[in-house]
Amino acid sequence: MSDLSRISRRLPGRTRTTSRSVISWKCSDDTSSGLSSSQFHQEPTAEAARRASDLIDEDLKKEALRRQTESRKEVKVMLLGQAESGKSTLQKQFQLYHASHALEVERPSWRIVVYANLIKAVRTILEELDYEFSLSLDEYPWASEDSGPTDVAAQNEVLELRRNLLPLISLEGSLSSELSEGVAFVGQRRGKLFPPRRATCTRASTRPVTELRDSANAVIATNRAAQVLGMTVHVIEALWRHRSVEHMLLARKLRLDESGLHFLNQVQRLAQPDYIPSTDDVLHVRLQTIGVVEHSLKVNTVAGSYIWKIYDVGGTRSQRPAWCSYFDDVNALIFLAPISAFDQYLEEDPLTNRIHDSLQLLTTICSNKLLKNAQLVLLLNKTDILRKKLEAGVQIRQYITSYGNRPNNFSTAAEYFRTHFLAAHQKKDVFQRKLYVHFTTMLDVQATQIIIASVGDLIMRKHIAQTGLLM
Ligand SMILES: Nc1nc2c(ncn2[C@@H]2O[C@H](COP(=O)(O)OP(=O)(O)OP(=O)(O)O)[C@@H](O)[C@H]2O)c(=O)[nH]1
Ligand SMILES: [Mg+2]
Repeated sequence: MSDLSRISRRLPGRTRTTSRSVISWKCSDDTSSGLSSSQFHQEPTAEAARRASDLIDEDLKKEALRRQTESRKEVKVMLLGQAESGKSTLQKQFQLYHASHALEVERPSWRIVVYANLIKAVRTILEELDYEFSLSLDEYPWASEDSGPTDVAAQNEVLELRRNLLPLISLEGSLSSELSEGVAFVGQRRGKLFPPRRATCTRASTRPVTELRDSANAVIATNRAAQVLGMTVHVIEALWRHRSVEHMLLARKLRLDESGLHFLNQVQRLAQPDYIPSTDDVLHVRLQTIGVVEHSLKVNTVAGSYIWKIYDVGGTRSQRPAWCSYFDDVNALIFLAPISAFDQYLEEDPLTNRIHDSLQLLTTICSNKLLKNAQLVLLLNKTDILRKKLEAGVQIRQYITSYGNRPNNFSTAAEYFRTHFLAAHQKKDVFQRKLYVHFTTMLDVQATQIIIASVGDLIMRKHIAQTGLLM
């Protein structure tokens, strides 16, 4: 509703045009007898109308001032980047830094996501083993070794493990369905869930967040999963330690995501009847964001209290067109690029290398005119995984030929990626903005909190410089 319409509802029939229409009515009535009876009643009416008009003007001024103060108190920050780049994990780190009590309160409700991530990892292992055992000997690269199609004992052992794990695997559907209300998208608990929109740049209406993880059905599904997990934990451990799985992990034929690896390694703890996810667990969970989710945080600074609106977006290609509806009044944009992903391809486009996609995305964002006033921060994320991959001997040049004969070590690789991302920014940033760059491991709380403080300080300083200190 516009300001005018709101005020006109408070003072029925007295909009800004009221006084003018009364005056013209007086003039026309006056023509008949010089002093008409209507003139007698007219003057108080005209006076009242003038006062009403003044009141309206005053209201409008107050409203404009209120809005101005409000917008000075509000800082809008968007987290952008491809899927799985770590945006939601960064949002949790912001929450941990500025509102740790809120994270504390929601901790138990993350159980359902932890169980869903664990079960998905178990199912993935079984599917990959199935595929491995189904290969003919010609296709099998390590035919002389144990644990492949030739290892009948291993196959029988896995068959037995699978049979015992069926009750657990069968729960995955109900957990996912509770997390997504039976449809293909999931929102976060805090803040608002904006349903995915078509590729337009107009603002759509919002709907309140669905407290999916706390619903009665979600609690039932969670408790059931906890019960079955308690009964099958030893089977999961036997599968996770099985020689066939070890072989596949070593040969990089089995790739589990971060959450899967973390929860499989901690399965005994997860299976305790009184299990509550730790902060580390909450940071490790993988829950895809769909649409744009707004989170509000109160940030206290020496210059006063500010409300930070953090927009966490879904990063898959099909969701990116919806981002631009939020661009026009954004104060800062934090772009996350997972530099460990040099050997990975987009799930939605298996021909596009993920580093290449991140570079293209940054270029597109830098050249967007709607963002010309936004500060840019680039987080080169997942450095821990990059380090592990390089230590395991994965060669960057195999996936990015331009890497050439540079040493395949962390410092060279990190600098190589930094240079390329800086070049992508410089090439397209017609607004000549400074790009602040940090290397991050979003699961490292201590290191990330330092970066959050420094980035926060930077954003606040620019915001205050633009809007002035709060009175
Ligand atoms: N090892 C490691 N894992 C990370 C790091 N940052 C994020 N992750 C994990 O990567 C997974 C994906 O992170 P998210 O924060 O959900 O990714 P996102 O960018 O929000 O993804 P979408 O919502 O699909 O766009 C989660 O399991 C995180 O725990 C990191 O620096 N190191
Ligand atoms: Mg996300």
